Amino acid sequence: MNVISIEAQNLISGFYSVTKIPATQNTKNSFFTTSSFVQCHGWVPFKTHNCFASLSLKSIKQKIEPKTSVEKSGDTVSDKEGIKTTKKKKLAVFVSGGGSNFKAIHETCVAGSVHGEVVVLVTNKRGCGGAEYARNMGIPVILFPRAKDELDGLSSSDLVAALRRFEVHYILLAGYLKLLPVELIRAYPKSIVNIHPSLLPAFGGKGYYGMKVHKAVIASGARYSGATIHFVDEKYDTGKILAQRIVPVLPNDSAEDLAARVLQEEHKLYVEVTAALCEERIVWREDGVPLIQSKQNPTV
Ligand SMILES: Nc1nc2c(c(=O)[nH]1)N[C@@H](CN(C=O)c1ccc(C(=O)N[C@@H](CCC(=O)O)C(=O)O)cc1)CN2
Ligand SMILES: NCC(=O)N[C@@H]1O[C@H](COP(=O)([O-])[O-])[C@@H](O)[C@H]1O
Repeated sequence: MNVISIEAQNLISGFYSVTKIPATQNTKNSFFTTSSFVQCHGWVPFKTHNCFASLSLKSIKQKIEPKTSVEKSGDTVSDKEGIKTTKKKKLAVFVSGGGSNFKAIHETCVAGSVHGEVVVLVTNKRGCGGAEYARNMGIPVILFPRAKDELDGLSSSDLVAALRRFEVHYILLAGYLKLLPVELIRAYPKSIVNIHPSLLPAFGGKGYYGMKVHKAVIASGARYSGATIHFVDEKYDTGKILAQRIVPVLPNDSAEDLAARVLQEEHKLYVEVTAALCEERIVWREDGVPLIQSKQNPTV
């Protein structure tokens, strides 16, 4: 029986290899100029366990929507020798805090190991570390949502319009603490992911964010925790899980100790997932579960 091994290098959830996605490089950076439709008042708007599972080739093929290896015409550019390459995917990152996941993603995009470009940062906290970093990097910052007592910030429809204007392909939530509106979720189907600092579905949902998550994990006596990246739906943390990384919870861990251990894995996980998104290596199983195609071991 032919077997394709499902490899999850340092991940729990499934990588598997079917068809490789050729992909490389590059468009020039484009910077956003102020535009009348984005009124932002002075804002520039405008792992650790290898695990293997095996499914029969037949069952995988039946369950996986065939992935064409032909790039969509609009996604490719040709250099002067006529060599076709794929354009970088345009990314919007949403933060509310320090933005260490955002920085890890941005740095790997700039280094070229992730075939993407962060074209805009969205935050609800104008002074947060992530917004500061973005401004220092010349990345446009958008305030969303508009706070009740403030004039700054965009409405949901203006935000969708702004992201369209930036030609955003994927939205990456990285410590963003507000509920995304259904309007945005419907505008970007299967294109919005979030990172959560526990092994969902445990310790997720309303009220579970930041240190609150780690405190709850320790108080529960759980022996393992970790990071989860999932697709975003209309409720907090209930979208389809795409990838996870696991860490041990040690007997004398403080919430801060655990947070630091999980955060290290988050950075690796988010970079791996963003690379897979940008190389179009996400496929959807028949039952609606998303899988990451392994780059190392494509089917022959
Ligand atoms: N539509 C969605 N929006 C968001 C999701 C999601 O899955 N679907 N994920 C969150 C991120 N998140 C966990 O990963 C999360 C963020 C915030 C909360 C929460 O309880 N927030 C508080 C307000 C906190 C504050 O404003 O300081 C609340 O809503 O009362 C839970 C989970 C991002 N958006
Ligand atoms: N429920 C959402 C949530 O708790 N997200 C968490 O916020 C932190 C942001 O850190 P960062 O700003 O340094 O990337 C990360 O640990 C992320 O998992």
